[in-house]
Amino acid sequence: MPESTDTALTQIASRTEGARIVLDRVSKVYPGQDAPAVDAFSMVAEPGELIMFVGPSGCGKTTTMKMINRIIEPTSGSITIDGRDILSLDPNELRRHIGYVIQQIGLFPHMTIAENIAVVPKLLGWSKQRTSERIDELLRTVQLDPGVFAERYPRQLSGGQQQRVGVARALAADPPVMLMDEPFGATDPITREKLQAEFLRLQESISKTIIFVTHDFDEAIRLGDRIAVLSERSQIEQFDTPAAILAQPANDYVRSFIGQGAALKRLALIPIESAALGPMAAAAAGHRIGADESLRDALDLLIVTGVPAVGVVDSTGSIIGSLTVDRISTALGADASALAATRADEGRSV
Ligand SMILES: Nc1ncnc2c1ncn2[C@@H]1O[C@H](COP(=O)(O)OP(=O)(O)OP(=O)(O)O)[C@@H](O)[C@H]1O
Repeated sequence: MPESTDTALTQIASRTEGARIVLDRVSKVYPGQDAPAVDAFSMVAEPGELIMFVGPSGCGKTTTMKMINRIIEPTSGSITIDGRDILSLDPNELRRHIGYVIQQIGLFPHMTIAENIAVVPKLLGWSKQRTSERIDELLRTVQLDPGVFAERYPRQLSGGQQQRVGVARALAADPPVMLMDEPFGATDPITREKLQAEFLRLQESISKTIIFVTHDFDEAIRLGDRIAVLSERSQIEQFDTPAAILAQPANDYVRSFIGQGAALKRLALIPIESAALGPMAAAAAGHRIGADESLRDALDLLIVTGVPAVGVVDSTGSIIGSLTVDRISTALGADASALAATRADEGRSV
């Protein structure tokens, strides 16, 4: 028996930590087109996962993502969020429970920042006090001082600040699912890195299920729990963790996406503390790096300083060992073997 929109939405909305999204053979044929833009796309996103869709322009990333909040209606297939069939719900209502961040930001120019963030809470009938407390909390979460920014208009903010407001607005009603369409694409490289780092920290505390579209593979590696590498008509060429894709690309298509420097990219994903450190005495005086930084950072430091070994320090600043290029190389090899062993185990258990 079909469930009422209200009941299903209440259940989806009551779960503010990530929900499970299942797409099953979802296709989209645009009117007047013979070939589908998305052809039988199937995927499961687990609660709290940050999934990156990466692929070339026109491969269908955005179409696939927009079918989840029904900005685009699927031609066939099924989509569920925590088991609820979203295609049977009222699309406008559904969208209020799914955060959405786009590259063009889409802030309303004649509304203040506070009013922009309040759009969905207002539609949901929140009280003035609850809404205003939420605005303050969210602005602080995205590192904007409410006293300074709440009453400003979008044009009085930099691009990076506007993008932060875009994220705050999408989080306003604490939705379990967020869709992000190249959200940092229009910002300069330095602002972009900063926004990515902030966003990762934020996701650690909010644990939403996020579908994030990008054509930047490095962004996918940096942010994603898992990456779906897509080709024409949203065909999945590989769907796996960044480390697994870098270590074992499924085919030449995926390899071409990774581009040059797969080993360097992998180093950026491995924390120094997972390497076997050398003796403390070997560390050159004055050259120190934190154990929670990546092997890539350690390699950079070795190359820039030209010293044979850098000292590794713990969170209290005490030296706990040293790191050389050889040790970094060994750690990279060990990481690949561990990954291969895990995959073999998974293969056996399937
Ligand atoms: N409204 C539409 N009508 C007809 N065809 C469309 C429409 N929107 C998109 N398409 C086509 O569907 C295909 C997939 O488009 P989509 O925007 O999903 O790709 P994308 O991977 O997100 O690309 P980009 O990275 O350039 O945004 C493209 O070939 C595009 O031309």
